Amino acid sequence: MKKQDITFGIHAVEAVLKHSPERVIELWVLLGRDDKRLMPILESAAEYGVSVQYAARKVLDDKSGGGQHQGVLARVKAVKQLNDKDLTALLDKIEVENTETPFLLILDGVTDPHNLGACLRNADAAGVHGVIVPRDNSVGLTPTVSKVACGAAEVVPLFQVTNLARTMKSLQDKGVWIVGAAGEAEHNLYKADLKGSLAIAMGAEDKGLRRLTREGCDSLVSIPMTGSVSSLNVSVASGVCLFEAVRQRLS
Ligand SMILES: C[S@@+](CC[C@H](N)C(=O)[O-])C[C@H]1O[C@@H](n2cnc3c(N)ncnc32)[C@H](O)[C@@H]1O
Repeated sequence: MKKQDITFGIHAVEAVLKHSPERVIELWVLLGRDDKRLMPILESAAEYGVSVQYAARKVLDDKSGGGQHQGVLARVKAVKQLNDKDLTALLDKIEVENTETPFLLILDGVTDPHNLGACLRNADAAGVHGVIVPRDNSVGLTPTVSKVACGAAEVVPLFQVTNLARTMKSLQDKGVWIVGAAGEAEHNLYKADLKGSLAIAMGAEDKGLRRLTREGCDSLVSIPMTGSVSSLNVSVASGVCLFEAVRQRLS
């Protein structure tokens, strides 16, 4: 039998119904919940012939593992895990179509699902083509990630690669410039050129960029900070870096 997942939260469920309705097996809705925000979800479910079960809060709490389900939860077919080959195929497609410049986000070992979810949300908003993570020592696409990503997990490809340093090298061979974000870097993010084929690499919550990742970057930049904290949260820092790149690429 194909692997199944749970997706919960209004935006996450709405997104899976919108972008890949064929994945939705069944929907669970909180009994007695009469909310205008659920209407589009129920309408899509009816359109795609998805069965809807109404259940007490305890059932949804249990099914979501205590997550913030907002009264709606879907049992879905698991997405195919994307790997290096899929990343190469994406870059080849961008090259053939020749209408866009590659724009990628690398997360070097982010383990908190809230951070990955928020980074995917940033990535989608910034128009990133894909997010790359090492397969080991990183959080994958969990229900909490999808919930926090607010629908972005359904549309931004997440490439889980076996050897990040090797993947970075193959990106560089394809002309992608890799900029690593590191608080202690001398170069200021706002002075870096982020206009061409680009991957921005962010470090993990505790240790930052690993040595090999850091050494594999073409340049390292810092976001200038004036307060007393030593670093920003990785999702905040990724938002700052991505949107500086967006600003430059639009100007
Ligand atoms: C919580 S920080 C990691 C802090 C860690 N102690 C370290 O040594 O890097 C997570 C990631 O966010 C990014 N980051 C946070 N603050 C930054 C800053 N001021 N400039 C550039 N990147 C930053 C970096 O990529 C960093 O690896």
